[in-house]
Amino acid sequence: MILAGDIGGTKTVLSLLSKDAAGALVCRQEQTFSSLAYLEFTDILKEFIPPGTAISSACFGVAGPVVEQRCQTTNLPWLLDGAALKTLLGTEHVKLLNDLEAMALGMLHLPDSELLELNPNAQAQIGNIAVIAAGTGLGEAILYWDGSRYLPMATEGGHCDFAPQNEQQDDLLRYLRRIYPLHVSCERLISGIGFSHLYDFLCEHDFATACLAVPEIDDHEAGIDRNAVISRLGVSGEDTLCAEAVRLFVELYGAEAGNLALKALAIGGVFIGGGIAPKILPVIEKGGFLAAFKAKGRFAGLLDKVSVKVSLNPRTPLLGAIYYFVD
Ligand SMILES: Nc1ncnc2c1ncn2[C@@H]1O[C@H](COP(=O)(O)OP(=O)(O)OP(=O)(O)O)[C@@H](O)[C@H]1O
Repeated sequence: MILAGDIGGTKTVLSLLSKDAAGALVCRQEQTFSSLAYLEFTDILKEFIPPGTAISSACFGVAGPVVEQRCQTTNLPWLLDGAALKTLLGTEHVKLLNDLEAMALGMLHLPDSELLELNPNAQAQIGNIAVIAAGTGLGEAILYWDGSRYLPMATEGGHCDFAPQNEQQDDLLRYLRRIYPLHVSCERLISGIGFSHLYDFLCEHDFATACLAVPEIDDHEAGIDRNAVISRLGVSGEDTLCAEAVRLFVELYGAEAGNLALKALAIGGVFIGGGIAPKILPVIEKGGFLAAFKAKGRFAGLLDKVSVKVSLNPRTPLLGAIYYFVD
């Protein structure tokens, strides 16, 4: 059996697969766990794997920096240790990947029907690929083209400095410095919490039009997610302040995707992953994302030809983990 996992701050998905007589991979068992309900990752493994199952290889994409096959997860108290997992699972073939590294590998397995091209001027070019994903946090990775194949590279690029591009964003940076005096990273804006920060920033300048339907805070017990409320009211256009927050979110997301594309020289394309993009697709498709992506002065011409595709498959990181030992 092949074991694969996508380990996130909110949820963990595990999958057990084996090959059928024709050699095709078949999923035998798959389950989603609430990460926060477990003290340790190994508790989930023990619950998920049926007794007596022989594991031939295991690969996990995990939300946090993987250093020498160990990972202290960013938003959980879990420490994952590759050597300890080898002992527990009874196989030498265990690999910990950063979740965006796994997502990057998974992108290479998506059919065209699960990818939405945003750039009408995109040209097929061979070269590095950039992967960016806003969800609970902001993940960034690179697929390096070595001349014959793609090699995934994890980064912690989402934690780099936020750089404003116009006067409204200058004001936004000043606003965020009051909340995060030490460091304003891109992740504070381009992730779920970004919707709340953008909405609150706009309210401070235009309090008169604050939306009564936006709750003051999250209420997990009642299932109220403030970021999601702002985003939904903005995408539907029911509220003008929420709509401006979503427009601004999309502009910032596009600008950071362009930054990553330049840093990686990603002429092979940019993939947009994560749970947020599919939820705000109507606003992304209006063109603000692409305009901000390309607005890089003398390098606008280079980015004009770069393919920018949104992944519509939420299992993309799991696919990367599944195929790690198969490819
Ligand atoms: N409709 C929505 N629009 C925008 N953001 C939303 C919406 N619904 C939820 N969110 C926000 O998206 C974030 C979760 O994103 P996503 O579903 O991609 O999780 P994730 O990062 O993959 O989770 P994990 O950390 O478990 O892997 C939360 O911050 C949440 O507030």
